[in-house]
Amino acid sequence: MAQLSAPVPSADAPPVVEIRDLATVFGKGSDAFTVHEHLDLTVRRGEILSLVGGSGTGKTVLLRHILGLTTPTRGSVTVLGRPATELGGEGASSRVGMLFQHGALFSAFSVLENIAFALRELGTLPDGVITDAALVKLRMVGLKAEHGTRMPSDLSGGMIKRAALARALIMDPPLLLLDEPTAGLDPNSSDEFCQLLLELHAALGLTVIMVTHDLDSLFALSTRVAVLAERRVIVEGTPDEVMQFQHPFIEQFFLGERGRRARESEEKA
Ligand SMILES: Nc1ncnc2c1ncn2[C@@H]1O[C@H](COP(=O)(O)OP(=O)(O)OP(=O)(O)O)[C@@H](O)[C@H]1O
Repeated sequence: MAQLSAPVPSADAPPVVEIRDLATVFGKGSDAFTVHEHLDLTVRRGEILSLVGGSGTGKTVLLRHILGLTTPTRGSVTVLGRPATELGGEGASSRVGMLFQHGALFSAFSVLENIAFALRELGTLPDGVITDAALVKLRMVGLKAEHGTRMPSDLSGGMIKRAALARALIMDPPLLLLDEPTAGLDPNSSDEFCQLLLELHAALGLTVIMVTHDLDSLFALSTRVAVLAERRVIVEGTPDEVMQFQHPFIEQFFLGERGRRARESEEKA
């Protein structure tokens, strides 16, 4: 299979996500715990931005802010020019698709019912149209119609990720959030899933933000990397630019043995 790579969008592509002077504080008084402070980040149309950082640096909380599930203590998070908190409820999945770390499919629903879920929730479309739309998305992620009738427990890890991706894309959102997209996949399935993400990114003109600890997928997918440490984005740039930045987390993350292997396989591709 030909290895694609995502083209880096121009610096003046319109912003899809804008985060300004964000602060997130949990708890109150002597229990107050600051996760983000003076955090700024802009993600432009067509980017695949990898968000990396040590455990507990607030990557998942940041995704939840972008999804509009949580309200920042201070500062602003806008998605497509509107406050992210306005995304909540109806219509949210037509603007932002979310792929959760373990797929998070509903175990009592078939694969096709899972994919169709947000469309059915709208309550405005006939059953036949909903099923056809879900089948289109099923094929788009490389699954066959026969997989649609299966229950999630009957799928392999790679198939679950694909089904969850189809569900995230059912409303054709321009922005896709991925939480550890390749976690739990073997190296082959992980490579295939990255390839699929690159193809869909190009075909659908998606903007993608992903949280990852996996250097192989980071190098395979990212047009840009943002590093969270010390409660803010300490550096952002291409993977090569970020790797030059002096910081203990970056050294350990990129320059360890895993980093060396990921860079070597990227150079060979
Ligand atoms: N609702 C909440 N109430 C209180 N503290 C919270 C809440 N949500 C997250 N936190 C805390 O905020 C910090 C950041 O959590 P978050 O899950 O965003 O980290 P992360 O960077 O995604 O970490 P990991 O890489 O380990 O998944 C953690 O210390 C977590 O315990």
